[in-house]
Amino acid sequence: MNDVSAMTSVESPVQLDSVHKTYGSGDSAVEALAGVSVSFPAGSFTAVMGPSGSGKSTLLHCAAGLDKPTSGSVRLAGADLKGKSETQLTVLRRQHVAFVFQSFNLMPALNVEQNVTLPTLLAGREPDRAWVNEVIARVGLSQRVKHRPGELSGGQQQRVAIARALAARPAVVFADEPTGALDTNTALEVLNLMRELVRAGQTIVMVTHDPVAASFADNVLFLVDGQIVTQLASPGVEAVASMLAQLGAQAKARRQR
Ligand SMILES: Nc1ncnc2c1ncn2[C@@H]1O[C@H](COP(=O)(O)OP(=O)(O)OP(=O)(O)O)[C@@H](O)[C@H]1O
Repeated sequence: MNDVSAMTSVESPVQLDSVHKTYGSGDSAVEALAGVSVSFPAGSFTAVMGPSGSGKSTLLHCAAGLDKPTSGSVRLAGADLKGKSETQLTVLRRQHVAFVFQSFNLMPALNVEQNVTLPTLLAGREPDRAWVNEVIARVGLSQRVKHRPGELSGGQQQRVAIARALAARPAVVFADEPTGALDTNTALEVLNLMRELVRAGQTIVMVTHDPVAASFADNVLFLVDGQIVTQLASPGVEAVASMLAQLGAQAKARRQR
């Protein structure tokens, strides 16, 4: 049995089974997730799309152990999150999860190297300097280690955020609109970098509204009203855009009924 769960954690660092999440109660209750079952295989790049309010952020937060499902189960790196205390969840997140946000969330007074090592130091561990140099090299910033965020372009700042995410060797990187604040060319650069990292074995789950960004993923999940209504494997930009349009039209028709 132990072997099976160990294997599962390697093959699929994040698994959600029948996850429901309801915010509030009574008349004001909102069902943000209405029975989501999905696993994100190791070394895969998944995009999560859907209309505003469809539950994308809630899915990310539940999958990362930042928010607790109302029912259903989440396994992160083989560990069932059910019944875990806040302290235990924090430890699991530190070990296995990293985030990249639209706003890069870097510390302006710290240089690239210091930003990348900060989470490890805050977790009370000594950074692995060779690995830190390696991730900074992977994001193409070896010549900029002593620069502060204010001295870097938007794309370079997002690459620092990605290096910071990789520094702790996370089982999974959750990215919430990572290219939302970037111009088209810089966004493509960052997406190509993410693709390269996946090729090297990293698991990435990315929320995006952008069909171009989603087209870099191996699999695109479409959420509507808290449920995964369809998926597309390795889709082109046109296929993603047309699925979004179709789901938007269906939602509009439902509202008009
Ligand atoms: N903390 C909260 N308290 C109450 N309701 C919430 C909370 N967080 C989210 N919701 C509601 O849950 C539903 C899903 O929200 P969520 O933020 O997950 O959607 P989303 O698809 O990420 O939206 P967007 O694309 O606009 O960011 C929405 O109706 C939202 O208003």
